[in-house]
Amino acid sequence: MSLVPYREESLILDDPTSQSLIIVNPTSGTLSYFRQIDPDHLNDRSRPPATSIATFICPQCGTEIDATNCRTIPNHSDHRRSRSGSESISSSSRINLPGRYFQLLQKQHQHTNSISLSDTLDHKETSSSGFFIPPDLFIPGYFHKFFKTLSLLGNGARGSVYKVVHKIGDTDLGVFALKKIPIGNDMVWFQKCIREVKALSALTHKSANLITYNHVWLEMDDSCGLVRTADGTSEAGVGKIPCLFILQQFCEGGNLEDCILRDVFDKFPDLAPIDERKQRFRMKRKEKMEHLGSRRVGLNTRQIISILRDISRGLHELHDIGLIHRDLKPSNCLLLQKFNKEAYNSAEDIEDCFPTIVIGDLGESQMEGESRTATGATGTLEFTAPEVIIPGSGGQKSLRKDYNEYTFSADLYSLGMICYFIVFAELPFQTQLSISELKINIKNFQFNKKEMIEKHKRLKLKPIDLKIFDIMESLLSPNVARRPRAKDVEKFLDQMLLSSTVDDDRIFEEREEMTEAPQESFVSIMDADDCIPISDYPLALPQREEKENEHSRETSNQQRSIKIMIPIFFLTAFILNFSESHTYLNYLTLFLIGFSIRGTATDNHLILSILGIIFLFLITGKIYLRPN
Ligand SMILES: Nc1ncnc2c1ncn2[C@@H]1O[C@H](COP(=O)(O)OP(=O)(O)OP(=O)(O)O)[C@@H](O)[C@H]1O
Repeated sequence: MSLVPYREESLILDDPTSQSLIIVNPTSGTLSYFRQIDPDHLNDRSRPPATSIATFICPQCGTEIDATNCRTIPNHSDHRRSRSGSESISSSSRINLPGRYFQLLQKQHQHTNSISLSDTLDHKETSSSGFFIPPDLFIPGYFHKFFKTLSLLGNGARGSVYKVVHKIGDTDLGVFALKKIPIGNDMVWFQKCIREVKALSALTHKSANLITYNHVWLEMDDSCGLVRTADGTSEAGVGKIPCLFILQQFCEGGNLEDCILRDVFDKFPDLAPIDERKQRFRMKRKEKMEHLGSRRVGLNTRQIISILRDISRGLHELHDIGLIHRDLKPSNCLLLQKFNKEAYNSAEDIEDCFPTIVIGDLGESQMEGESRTATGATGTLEFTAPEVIIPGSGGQKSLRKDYNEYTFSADLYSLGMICYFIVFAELPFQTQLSISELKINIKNFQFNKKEMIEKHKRLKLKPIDLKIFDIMESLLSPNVARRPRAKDVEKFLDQMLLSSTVDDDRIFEEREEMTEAPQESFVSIMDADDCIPISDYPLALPQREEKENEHSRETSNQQRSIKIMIPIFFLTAFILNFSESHTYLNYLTLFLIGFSIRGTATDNHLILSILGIIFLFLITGKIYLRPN
């Protein structure tokens, strides 16, 4: 038995023989009992080894003991953030609630409800309302008993997302995002909405780049979201209908679309909250004073790589379990921490240059090989791969199967479009197009790398590694077979990160100022001995690029030599024609000139040309200086 001081002046009594411990809190006079969990059940990578104190859980509700005295064991993302030092740890992980926690809470609540008279009345109300959903699937009062709404985070096509705090009595236990989807009496709609939860339940471990789902339940609630009166109080009783509640990890940094437009490119400054506008104004004034007024906007190379790598990791995990996301777009990519421009731009550590991104909203996802429903519904058009777009305006249904099934490659195309968006803060399509025009534009879209590099320079964005354009080109290829797999993109980006340094941005800037093929030296960096050869990746774009450069260099050299050689050739033929002596010198000259014309673009062929000209002079000298 050991005695260890714990937080708030409490003590831990540890008994290794019974694999249990008791926390004694003399101030509140409470005793809490924890039992050690079976090490075989530790399939969660984020958990510490079985000997750690964090492997003790409450046998009743499954809550883990707080191992680090107010802090839980940091997972991948917390770890990244703590090094940047910019934010405190995520609110939802303040208490490490295990997967079963909310289910146990729900069971407990249902049990209490069944013996509570008022709640029974509620229950009757539900069952008498004639909805198709069996009444025992509803958990009346669960939301209002255990959650408090803090704000509306956003509205999607299916429902609204709220920032909520989970509370028991007066104790706040963490902040979560809660998606509320009105179901009404529509069974098909219900089945569709529940897909999101089913999809994520296929994941057996906690993923660093996929949103974590905590709980899902059905409850009667207001159909029209959070309604507030002028004095800020909630308006009740707008008509209750069955709603699906999906509780998930709260992502403090919001979505990638807003972050890129608002925080990175300073677009729509008028929509920003007043405090933010004031701060921006102060920053701009400071920049002006420091003569930094013309500072370039956009993300730097490491930030772009960090974003793409997080998304491709998430995709890789989804694809590994056979799931196709189908609606990958910036507003479905969520930032675990707020993007603080100054702090992240100046981060020395590569891992700290952008907040961790998780992929959310699996509402459109499907299993690979599963037939898509032929309703014409796709994800968001601009991010949809051309091969899965159903022609037409989307209104009429065709009897003919004029669409392709979704594949993993369709998700990779969406990743390419996300890459385009984070680089340029816009999409390659005009904004005012009708649906059918947009579909045509998407089908005809061809990524032209050269034009995009020009565009990037013209917009005076922060210099970036030109390999980013190679990645975009292959991901946005209309040819499905040419698109790399998520795993390949992840590997390739890992490699790029390994070989990139903080100084790279300066190097790219200098290179951009030089007009001559700037990417060549980067290719040589990637080909260095300590790197994995690019040929190991299916995304071996730089090699192809190098070959193309070599080929064009060769062609232009040949053209130049032909231009020089043609007049010399005619001159030789003319002289030979009038020469009476057909010496070996004449023939040697012809041979050398001919050889240099058909020769490859090497320095040797220049030497041969010069030799040819010398011989030519010798012959002419021989002819004209010949004694009669
Ligand atoms: N877990 C979360 N944490 C923080 N904010 C979130 C979370 N989930 C969603 N949001 C915010 O709520 C918004 C709406 O999310 P939702 O998934 O319902 O719709 P969407 O993806 O924006 O649109 P659509 O439904 O058309 O695909 C998001 O854009 C995001 O800003």
